[in-house]
Amino acid sequence: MTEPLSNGAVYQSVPESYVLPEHQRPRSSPPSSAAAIPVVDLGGDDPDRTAEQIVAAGKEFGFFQVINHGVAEDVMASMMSAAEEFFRLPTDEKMAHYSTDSTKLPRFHTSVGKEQEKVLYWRDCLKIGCYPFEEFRHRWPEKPAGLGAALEAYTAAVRSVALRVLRLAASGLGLEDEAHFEGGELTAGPVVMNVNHYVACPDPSLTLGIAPHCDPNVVTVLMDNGVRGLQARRRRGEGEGEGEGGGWVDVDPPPGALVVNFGHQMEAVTNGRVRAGEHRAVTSARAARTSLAAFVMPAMGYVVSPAPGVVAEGEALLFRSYTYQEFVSVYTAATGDRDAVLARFRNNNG
Ligand SMILES: O=C(O)CCC(=O)C(=O)O
Ligand SMILES: [Fe+2]
Repeated sequence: MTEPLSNGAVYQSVPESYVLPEHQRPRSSPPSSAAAIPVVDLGGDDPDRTAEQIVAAGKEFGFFQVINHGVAEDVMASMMSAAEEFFRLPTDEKMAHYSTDSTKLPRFHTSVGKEQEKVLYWRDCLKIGCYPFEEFRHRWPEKPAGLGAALEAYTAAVRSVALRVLRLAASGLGLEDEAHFEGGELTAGPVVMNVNHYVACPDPSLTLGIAPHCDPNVVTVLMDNGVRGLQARRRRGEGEGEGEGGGWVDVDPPPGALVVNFGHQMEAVTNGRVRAGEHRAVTSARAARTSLAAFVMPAMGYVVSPAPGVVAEGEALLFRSYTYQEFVSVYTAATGDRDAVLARFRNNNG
């Protein structure tokens, strides 16, 4: 059992177990200011243009921010206060939900939450099964008091944002069936939410809140409390050398915006036309950061393969087909490392 960081302690220095080896520290690959994460206006009156912007952002980053998304300000604010309040609860009340079983919901853990981690990440996390409400509601933490109501309103709202984005993406990619991503089995799984909390860190150069990863699911909608920490990786351009990933870019959403990123399944069903957004979280010396990542995913038995009409004649398939269950098992074992995960699903096209 690893003690959570949010135990009331004020850290004067970074405990040894959180100090990353030099090559994994954030400064070994600092963010560049050359690029910015696109902002997409979901309230615009030209859906074709919005769809184009979503696909363009999906190609370059797998990430974008949305404004005029229709999620009410008070729904976002109540969700954020309930989340922040959870981490202020006495340690034993949070630890009542503690588990190292990655399939348990809800589940409170710190770092990645595996047993015997060698180096710890600077994060506490409450993972909650949210939707369908009938399935999960009775298991939600009873404290803080407003959590359940906040979760219901917020989850319903961000789920519909995610589905709208998927419909626009299908249209932007020119799919015949614009409902293929959003209407069918690809999004028929539960909505699960990571409520992440990164207490202020005395030396952010030594730690990371979350290691670089792509989310395993289809699409993720994220909100944070305004403290900077999320960084997205640009797709490496032509002639930029070896490897897949380009530079890191700060994701610093304007007030009221939501951050959207595609997960591995979106990369698979579009045969790589859009990219899963690789990201990490750095820590802050200034203040505690809270972020909520809502994951929209397929049902576990869903067989993932390219959407009808996506693949051109003669085009090689990047990935073999697989069930989402298999993907999640591999992903969990590899702790989300993009290359290690994809090595198990890539076709050898020579
Ligand atoms: O805290 C963040 O902004 C990132 C969270 C994240 O990547 C996750 O929960 O998967
Ligand atoms: Fe993530």
